[in-house]
Amino acid sequence: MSHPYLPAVIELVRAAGAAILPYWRRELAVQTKADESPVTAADMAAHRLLFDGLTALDAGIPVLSEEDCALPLAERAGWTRWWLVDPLDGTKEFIAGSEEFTVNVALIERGRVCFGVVGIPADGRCYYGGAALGAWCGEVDGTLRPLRTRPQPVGAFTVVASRRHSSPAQEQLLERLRQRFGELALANVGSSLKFCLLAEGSADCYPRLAPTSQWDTAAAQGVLEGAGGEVLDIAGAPLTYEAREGYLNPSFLALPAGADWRDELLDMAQRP
Ligand SMILES: Nc1ncnc2c1ncn2[C@@H]1O[C@H](COP(=O)(O)O)[C@@H](OP(=O)(O)O)[C@H]1O
Ligand SMILES: [Mg+2]
Repeated sequence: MSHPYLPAVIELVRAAGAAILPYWRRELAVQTKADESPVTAADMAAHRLLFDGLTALDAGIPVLSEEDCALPLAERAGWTRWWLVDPLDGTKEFIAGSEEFTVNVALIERGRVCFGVVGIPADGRCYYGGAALGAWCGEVDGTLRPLRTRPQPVGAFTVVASRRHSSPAQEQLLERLRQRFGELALANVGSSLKFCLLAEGSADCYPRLAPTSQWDTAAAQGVLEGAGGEVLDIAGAPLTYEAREGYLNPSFLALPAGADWRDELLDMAQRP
């Protein structure tokens, strides 16, 4: 199954990646935004390309991008269908010259991710998917690899986590996971790539008990849901994308749907 807009969005995400690459590993001016996070000309180039391309694709679907998010709640509250865009996720990794940065576009319908596309400019791959669609990785040679989460750990229980952002609650959860599963394989990876590793069955869990915004997670959530995974808040409810004041997500746990350790994980995350 596909979605009529999916092929065009994949092309736009690839084009945004191509617009970013000339800035990568070059001398780059870095501005600091009001929330203290960095932004560069690469973020803005990708933002403009995606904004223009998505608007041209369907002028009736509004675009919310990390780089153009000063839209009043009263206006957003009326949206039932909208694009949620992070033109360059992992900006700190990008500035540091790492390969771990992504281009993210999700189509949101009534608070749920319809589909998401996550491009990896540094190596040319593109992950995409949605709960009702399935999920694939478009490889550099043009082949399509279907994605599937793994319901059980293979060897050590593998946790993916940010390189730069954690919290005492996050560290405590990792300790509880060690007590339950033994020594963990811990993969620190920047950006929404963490969800992609889970979607392709290379990891078991992505716990995020530290802040993210809606644009950091939506596209990759689509990929993960298409691959048989889920993203839950720590009360066990699916992470949703209704309009709200500000754009912060609650803490969340990304995991394979139906994992038999799901309730134990929720209990570990809820316990003080
Ligand atoms: N205090 C905070 N509040 C909101 N979002 C935060 C944050 N600290 C980090 N993030 C988000 O975490 C993202 C990086 O994720 P990770 O740490 O997993 O690599 C950043 O994305 P950008 O690079 O798009 O700004 C940023 O949006
Ligand atoms: Mg981001």
